[in-house]
Amino acid sequence: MPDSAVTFAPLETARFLLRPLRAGDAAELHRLVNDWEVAKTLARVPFPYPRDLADEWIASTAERIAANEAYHLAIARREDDVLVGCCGLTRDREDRSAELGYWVGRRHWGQGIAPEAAGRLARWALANLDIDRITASALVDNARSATVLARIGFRETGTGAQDFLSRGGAMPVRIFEAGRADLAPAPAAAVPSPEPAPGGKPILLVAAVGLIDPDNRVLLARRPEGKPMAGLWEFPGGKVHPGETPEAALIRELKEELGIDVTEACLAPFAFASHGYERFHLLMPLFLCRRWQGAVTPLEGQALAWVRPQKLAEYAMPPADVPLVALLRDFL
Ligand SMILES: Nc1nc2c([nH]c(=O)n2[C@@H]2O[C@H](COP(=O)(O)OP(=O)(O)OP(=O)(O)O)[C@@H](O)[C@H]2O)c(=O)[nH]1
Repeated sequence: MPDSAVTFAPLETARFLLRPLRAGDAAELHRLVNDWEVAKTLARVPFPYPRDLADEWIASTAERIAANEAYHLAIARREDDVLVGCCGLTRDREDRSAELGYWVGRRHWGQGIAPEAAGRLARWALANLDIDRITASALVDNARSATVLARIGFRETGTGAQDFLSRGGAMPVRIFEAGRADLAPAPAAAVPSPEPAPGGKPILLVAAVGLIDPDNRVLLARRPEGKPMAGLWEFPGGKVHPGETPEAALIRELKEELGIDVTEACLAPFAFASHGYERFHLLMPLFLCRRWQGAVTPLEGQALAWVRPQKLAEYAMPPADVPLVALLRDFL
C-alpha cells in the first residue's frame, strides 16, 4: 500500500520545521543531548553521550526514513534553522502502529516546543502512514513529558517498565496511546454543518462515487491531515449543499477535487451507507461511474489510489464504508 513519505518533505508548525537531520546538526545535537537533565528522560540515549554517536545516529536516521521504518527529525526554528531538539516515530508495521519520542534542549524548555512538534508529527503520521495508533511512554518521574502527551491528545492506558540506557536498567513508565479520534481537529472543525435535529444527531447527507477505470479498478482518495479521520481512504465525494441534488453535489465535488467532468447520466445509483458517527448520522448514497472527461488529478493534494476490488479491504476506510466495500467487491 502506498506511503507518501519515501523522500521526506519537511513538516511545518507555527514556529518550527521538522526536517531530516543533517551531518551539520551533529555538534549542536551533541551539545543539547549530552546533558543529564535531557539524557535521563530518554530510553535509548547513553550518558555521557559520545560525540561520534551523534554522527552515526544522524546517518542512521536518513537510512531509516528512506526505508520507511522510522522518522527521527530535527526540530529546527523556522527563522534561523537552529536545532532545538528532535522528535521521532518508529513504526511497527505488523501492528499498524508507531512509537513517538521527543526531546528538547534544556535551554529551549518552557516554550511549548514539544507539544507543537510532536503533535504535528503524530497528526502527520496518522494521515500519511498506514497506521491506526501511536504509542508513547513517559518515565513515572517525568511529569512534564506526561503533560506534553496529554496536551497533544494522548490517553494514558497503563504502566510498565522500560530499559533506560542512561539510568543503567529498567525504570517504571506510564504508557500512552492516541488514535485518529484522539488527534482529531478541534471539535468545532469536526462538526460538519449540523442541521437542527431535536432529540437526535443531525443527519449529514454526503454523495460519493466509485469511479471505475477500464481495468475495473476503483479510485480511493486519502483524507488529508487536518480533517477528521485523516489518513483513512474513502470514495471521492462530499457534502450535499442546501438546494443541491446528490448528483449535482458529486459533479461539483469531482470537478473541484479531481478536475474531471462527469454528467448526471453517467452516475449510476449503486448502494448507500447509513452510519451513526459520534456527532452526526451519515447518509451517503454511493454512485458508480465508468465514464468521465479529463485526467484524474489530485487537486487538493490528496493521495489517490486505483485499487482492484479484491484489494479494497487492505485499505483502512471509515466505518460507514465497510458494508459498501463488500457490496462493491461482489458486484465488480
Ligand atoms: N466523500 C466521502 N465521505 C465519507 C466517506 N465515508 C464517510 O464516512 N465519509 C464522511 O462523510 C463526510 C464527508 O464530508 P466532506 O468530505 O465533504 O467533508 P470533510 O469532513 O472532508 O470537510 P470539508 O467540508 O472541509 O471538505 C465526512 O465526515 C467523511 O468522514 C466516503 O467514502 N467518501
